[in-house]
Amino acid sequence: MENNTLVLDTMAKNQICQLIEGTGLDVSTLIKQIIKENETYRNRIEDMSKDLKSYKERELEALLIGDALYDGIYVIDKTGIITAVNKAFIEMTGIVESEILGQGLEWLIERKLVTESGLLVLKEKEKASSVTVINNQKIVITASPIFNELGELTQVLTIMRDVTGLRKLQDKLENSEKLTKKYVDELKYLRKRESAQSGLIGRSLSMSQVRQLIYQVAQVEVTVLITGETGVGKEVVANDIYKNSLRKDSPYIKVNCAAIPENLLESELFGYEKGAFTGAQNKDKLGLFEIANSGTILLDEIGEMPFNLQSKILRVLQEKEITRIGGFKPIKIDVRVIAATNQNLEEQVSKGMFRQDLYYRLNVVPIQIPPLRSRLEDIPLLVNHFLHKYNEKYKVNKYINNSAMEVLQQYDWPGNVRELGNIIERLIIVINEPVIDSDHIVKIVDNEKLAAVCFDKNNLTLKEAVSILERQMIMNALQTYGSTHKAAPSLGVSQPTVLRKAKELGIMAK
Ligand SMILES: Nc1ncnc2c1ncn2[C@@H]1O[C@H](COP(=O)(O)OP(=O)(O)OP(=O)(O)O)[C@@H](O)[C@H]1O
Repeated sequence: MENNTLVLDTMAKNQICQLIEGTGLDVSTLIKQIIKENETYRNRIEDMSKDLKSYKERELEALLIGDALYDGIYVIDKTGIITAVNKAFIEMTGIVESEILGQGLEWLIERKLVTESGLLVLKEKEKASSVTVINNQKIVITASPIFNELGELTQVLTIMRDVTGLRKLQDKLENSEKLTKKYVDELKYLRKRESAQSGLIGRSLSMSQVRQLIYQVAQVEVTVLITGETGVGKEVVANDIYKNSLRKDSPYIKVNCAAIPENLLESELFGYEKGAFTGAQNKDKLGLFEIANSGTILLDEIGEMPFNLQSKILRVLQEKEITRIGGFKPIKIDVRVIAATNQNLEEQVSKGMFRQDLYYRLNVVPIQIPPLRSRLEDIPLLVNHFLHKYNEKYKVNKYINNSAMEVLQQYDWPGNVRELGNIIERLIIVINEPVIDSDHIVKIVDNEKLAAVCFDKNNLTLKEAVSILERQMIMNALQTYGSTHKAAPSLGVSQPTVLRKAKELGIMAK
């Protein structure tokens, strides 16, 4: 049917003639009636399909514009009129919903609240994205066309995502990645530089033997016990073993067992499970053995290890495993142990203060470093090494004459190489002449002259005089008693005080 004209074929015409025969109606009335009914029927179908379509659209809007979403969403119809917005959109733009619905999209574009993506989609019928800034927030806008079943564009759905937080996170991540890379590079550089040079200076026979031993033990995964008086260079030897070992690119953790309070030492070494004891943090803590895993650990001042922890160290050496405080699960550990002490461990064993089994386990390869007074031929080399170091540090250019060198070789060096280093540093700071001679040395190192020097106010401040005296007393006590724990009562102060002062005064390593 076109233009209200019904076109009938011959068969239809014959059927109609048969139907109206005997009804008394004329053909034209009947046809008009059929056309009318047909039109009513068609209108009803159109209404129904409109209902169906708008129901579908509403359902779509309801689905997509969930107010629970964090993304802002708005919908325009095919003429560009805004038909729906969600809560996040209102929060993002700050506009009242009633004000916005029914407006054309241009209304929002003029207020710079959206980009032209929506209009572009109406025109191109393809998805479009853009980025804008609304109220200082960076927003990514994505507009998508929605088509009906006939392929006609009916709406445009636009999603606005605030990426400011995301951007900030990304910036943070990029910065911390850059920082990590910088640290890794620095670490590599430092390791390379360190490994390039041996720290051990000395060409005496005894030091040549020590050096040879270092290279031999470095290559094999054996436990090493380094012994010798304070300041002889035990840590330098341990460093050289590490630098020349197969583990030179793995962690190297140094623990000064005397410097960590007894009640903290266990958790520092073995870590703990969260809530293991009052005061434990609310998360697991890795112990130094776990941190050193796959690498090397230096247990310096092992003679100060409390007796109850000695069995746990033995377990690391024998079973190669640890258990965190408060934990039940043993953790496998692959760590090379180097131990160092200035105590006579054999004597400690005989006194029942050090476990014999641990002593044997540690003492697989002993390296004994002789005191400086027994290798005086090393002194000139060491003096030149320290002169170079401190001249550079203090940006001066001083040197030592022969008579000064002779005096240095006559002194008995109770504090060994550390003391020698400290004295050269002091000479460089205190002596205001380019050449350091024997008088200068005597003034600083001679015990008998110490009191006189202390009272000579033109030369030293009270503070300097006190520290010289403190230094001498602490050094004597350490030499006599062997450990800070034992030296403390003889000096009438606590062990932590002896340790702190010994470090401040350069008697012990910091
Ligand atoms: N042979 C050496 N060559 C160069 N420097 C040395 C040598 N021996 C010791 N030193 C220096 O002397 C100082 C003390 O050395 P180190 O800390 O290794 O001694 P230590 O025996 O471990 O002392 P402590 O028992 O007090 O821990 C450090 O500054 C170290 O660099």
